[in-house]
Amino acid sequence: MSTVDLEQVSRWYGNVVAVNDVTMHLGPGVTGLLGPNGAGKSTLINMMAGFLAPSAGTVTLDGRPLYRDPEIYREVGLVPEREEMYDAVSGWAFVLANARLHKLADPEAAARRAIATVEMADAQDRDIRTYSKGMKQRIKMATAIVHDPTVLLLDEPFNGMDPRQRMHLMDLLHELGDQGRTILFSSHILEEVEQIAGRIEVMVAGRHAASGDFREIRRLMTQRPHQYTIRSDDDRALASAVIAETSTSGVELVADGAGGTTVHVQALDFSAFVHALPQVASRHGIRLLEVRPADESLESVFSYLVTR
Ligand SMILES: Nc1ncnc2c1ncn2[C@@H]1O[C@H](COP(=O)(O)OP(=O)(O)OP(=O)(O)O)[C@@H](O)[C@H]1O
Repeated sequence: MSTVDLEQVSRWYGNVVAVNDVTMHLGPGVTGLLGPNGAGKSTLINMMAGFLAPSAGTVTLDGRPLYRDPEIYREVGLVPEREEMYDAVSGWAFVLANARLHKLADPEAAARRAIATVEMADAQDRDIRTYSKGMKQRIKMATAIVHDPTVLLLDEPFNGMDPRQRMHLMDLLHELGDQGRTILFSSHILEEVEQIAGRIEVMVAGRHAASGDFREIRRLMTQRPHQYTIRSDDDRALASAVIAETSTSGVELVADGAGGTTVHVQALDFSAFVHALPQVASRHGIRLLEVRPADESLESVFSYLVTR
C-alpha cells in the first residue's frame, strides 16, 4: 500500500502558475481529481508520476521524492491524456516493449496478464492504428499496469469512451482500488467522478479548492449562492419586494440596454428563494415574465468553491 503526498506544491511555466501551493494526500482506493480545463490537473499528475519537477514544495511516494527516480517508476503507472501512440505496431508489441523497459523477469507473462485485464486479447495482434479510441485507451491502460504498480494515475481516461467502455473501465478501476492500489483519475465531469471515486479532490485555477467525500462536494456545489435574472411587469416594485426576503442576499435593478430593466438577484438559499418568488410576486400584484438562472457555467460553479 502506498501513499502519495504533496506538500505545498507549486509549478509554474514562465509567468503561468499552473499549480499553486497544493497540499494533498492520496491513499489506497480510487480518488477522483475534478476540475475544469486548465485547472492544473495534468500538471499535478505529471508531477506525481515523477516526470515533472515541482517549482516549489515536495511530491513524495511513501516519503521518497518522486522526481526522476527510476526505482520509484516501478511503483507508478501513468495513463497520459495524449492521444498519440506508436501506430504501426500491434497492441501486444507495444505492451511487451513497455514490460521489457521495466526489465521485468518475465515480460511476456506480464504483457499477457495486463492485456487480459483490459480485455484486449482478441485484438492484441492488430496494429494500433486500426484501434478505436476506447481500444487505444485500453492498451495505454495495459502499458500502465504491466509492471503491477501500487500507484496508478490516469489523466482524463474517460474522454472519447462510449458508455460500455466507460462501464468497463469503471469496474476495472474499482477492482484495482479494492486490491489496495492508490488510484487517481482526473475528469472535468462531476457525475463521472462521483460514480467511481469515494473521495474527490477539486482543483480550480491551479488551487486545491475542496477535498472530501463526493456527497460533501456535491452539497457545496448545489447549495452555493445562485444568481437569477428576472423580468416582470414592474421590476422596481419586484426588486424592493424581493430584497425583504431572507433567502436573498443582494438585489440589483439593471438597465437591459433596450430601454427596459431586469432584476438581478443573488439567492443564498436557492430552494427557499424559488419557493418564495411566485408568492412575493402575487402578493404585490406583479406579473413575472421571465426567471432565468445566470452564471451556471461549470467554471463559475467551481470558482465558488475557491472563493467561498
Ligand atoms: N508546458 C507548458 N507550458 C506553458 N504553460 C503550460 C504548460 N503546460 C500547462 N500549462 C498551463 O498551465 C495551466 C494548467 O494546465 P494543465 O494542463 O495542467 O490543466 P488541466 O487541468 O489538466 O487542463 P486540461 O484538462 O485542459 O488538460 C494552463 O493554464 C496551461 O495553459
